[in-house]
Amino acid sequence: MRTISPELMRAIDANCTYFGLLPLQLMENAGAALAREAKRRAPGRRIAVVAGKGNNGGDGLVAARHLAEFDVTVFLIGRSKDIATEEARRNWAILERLGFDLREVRDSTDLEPLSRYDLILDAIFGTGVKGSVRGLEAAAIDAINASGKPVISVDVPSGIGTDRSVNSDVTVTFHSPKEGIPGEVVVAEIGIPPRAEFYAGPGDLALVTGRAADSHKGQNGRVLVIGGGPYSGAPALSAMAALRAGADLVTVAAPESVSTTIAGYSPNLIVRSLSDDHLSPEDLGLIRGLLPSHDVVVAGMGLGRHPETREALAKIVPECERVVLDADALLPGIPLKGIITPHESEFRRVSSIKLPPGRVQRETLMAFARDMKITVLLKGKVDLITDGETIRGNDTGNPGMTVGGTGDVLAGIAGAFYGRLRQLRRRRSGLRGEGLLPPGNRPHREYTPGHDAMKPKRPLMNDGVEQEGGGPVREDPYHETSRGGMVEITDKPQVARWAVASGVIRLKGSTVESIRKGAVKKGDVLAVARVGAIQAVKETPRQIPMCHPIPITGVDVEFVLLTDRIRATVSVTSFGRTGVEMEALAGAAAALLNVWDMVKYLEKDGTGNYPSTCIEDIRVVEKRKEYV
Ligand SMILES: NC(=O)C1=CN([C@@H]2O[C@H](COP(=O)(O)OP(=O)(O)OC[C@H]3O[C@@H](n4cnc5c(N)ncnc54)[C@H](OP(=O)(O)O)[C@@H]3O)[C@@H](O)[C@H]2O)[C@@H](O)CC1
Ligand SMILES: [K+]
Repeated sequence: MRTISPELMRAIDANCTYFGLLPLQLMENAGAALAREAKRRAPGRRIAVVAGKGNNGGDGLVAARHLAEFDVTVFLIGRSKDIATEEARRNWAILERLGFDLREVRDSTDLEPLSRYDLILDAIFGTGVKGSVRGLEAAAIDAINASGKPVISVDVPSGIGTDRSVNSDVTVTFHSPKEGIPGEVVVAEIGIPPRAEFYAGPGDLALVTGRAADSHKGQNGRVLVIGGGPYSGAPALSAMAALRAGADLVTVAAPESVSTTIAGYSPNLIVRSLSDDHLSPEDLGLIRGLLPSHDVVVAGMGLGRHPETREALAKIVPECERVVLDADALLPGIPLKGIITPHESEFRRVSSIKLPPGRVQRETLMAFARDMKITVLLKGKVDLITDGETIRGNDTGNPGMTVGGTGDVLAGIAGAFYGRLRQLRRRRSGLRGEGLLPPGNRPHREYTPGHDAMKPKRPLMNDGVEQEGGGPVREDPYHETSRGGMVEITDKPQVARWAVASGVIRLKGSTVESIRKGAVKKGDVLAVARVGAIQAVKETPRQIPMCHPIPITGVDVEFVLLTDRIRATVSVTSFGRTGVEMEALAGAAAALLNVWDMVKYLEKDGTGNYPSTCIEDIRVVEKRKEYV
């Protein structure tokens, strides 16, 4: 399952605010979803909500309100006057007015009653936890773990990633699964619009612009701009943009003819003169000397297309640890690396791919980035940014941005942000996935016959009737039930669904060339493969017995031809009760099998075998429930 980091989640949250969606609205949805899950699983009438003073606690307070038919007690860790957020304060005040049983925990003895409840909702903290857990919060975690009662954690088990965390039975996490949550995870939608996640917004900007108070010179990135020759404005704009975007040091390596002009833009720029009126292999010594003292190189702006410039770039680029390639660095013969910032025709120049319109464009771009192991920032009316795994858009441009120089500015900004990543990563590493499970943490409890905490239950205990023998019945009406192996989906809502799958067939370079030229004996390889894929999508339930027959409303098949392989990407749309990823996978596999079938005679060796042909990397690229 794809997970999301806490900081990215906060960025999405901030993007929601940008669209006018209030945190209070999201909190209401979160608390309601949590309460639904608690009702499904409630092993008895008494529910304790252990709430911290942040928004995670706020989610718990909303849930308490939605669980009014139970005996709910809220244990607030600390004093209500110290509740940290407006949203959580408001929900506390509502519960007060409604006469809920609210208790302020002042010392650890106030937590002793926890073992008397049938279910504990752990809302001490979520993604906002920092450092090692201190004070009453630590005592609350210990008390929950010692209670022996079933625990549902809100968003994440409180304290995860620190030295002390709640051992929960189930975590109801919001929007996307967070990194490193052990055990059962239920993902609840809370109304975050796909736009807030797809389009870069203020939350994303905050991720790359924060400066540590204790950072010193150079820690916020050192950028080397290699540009200029026929033009001086382009590298100067990139360099100035890198400074404005927060880089600590910006050096420009430019031909002598323009270096004085560039230096005149700002006293903050360090300018080094190249040997001639253009970048050439003679400058390699100078550039190599500058590389170790810079975090990132931004190259290409105004360099011109002198063959010697290309030759020099072809040698420099592989030696750069991080590089942003723009404009004249995007030419055949210069390797692609790091981040490239082409517009559509530059993209075609370096990839030989004419980007198709619509959604398939995104898939093609992602496949290219993945295959080349680079990040592509495609400039356009809506900029698209992908590293092959994720794709994001930026629609904040306007027609005024078609003037010269905006691309140079963008390359400089990209360089500044790229150069700062290492420091940002270090600062955030305490929260990141790998570290989320502290050593020595008690392992997650499994459902075992002897442990009755959160085992599957029979229907809700809303009526307060004790279950036979005081224990739960091993049956869960809320689990998807299976009949003959096929999942019952009758009660699932009908929504628009979309899935994209892709895969690669590795071929000889000469075979790809024959396909490209339309010179394969059996006929048009890609046309046949496309029809084969469409047919396979429609026939999926016949091939995969447990798949439901569902109405397919659209199939798109796209091929990207690289020198020694072809990537097929299949997008499938439907309107129904279950997803279409198996259909997309079947389509991608069929497309590749058809390619293989069409070119067998070109791929076989003298013994009739296929020593190098290989189908690989078939996977679901993306799956959504609703269109953006
Ligand atoms: N993202 C979304 O879209 C949505 C997010 N939502 C929810 O918000 C949650 C994030 O909320 P959040 O940012 O307020 O942080 P949260 O986890 O409550 O923790 C802050 C509190 O913990 C305290 N504290 C921190 N470290 C501590 C320590 N080591 N030891 C002791 N105390 C410590 C800290 O105290 P302070 O450091 O300020 O003194 C503060 O009181 C998220 O997980 C989700 O549940 C939903 O409402 C809906 C939409
Ligand atoms: K929690």
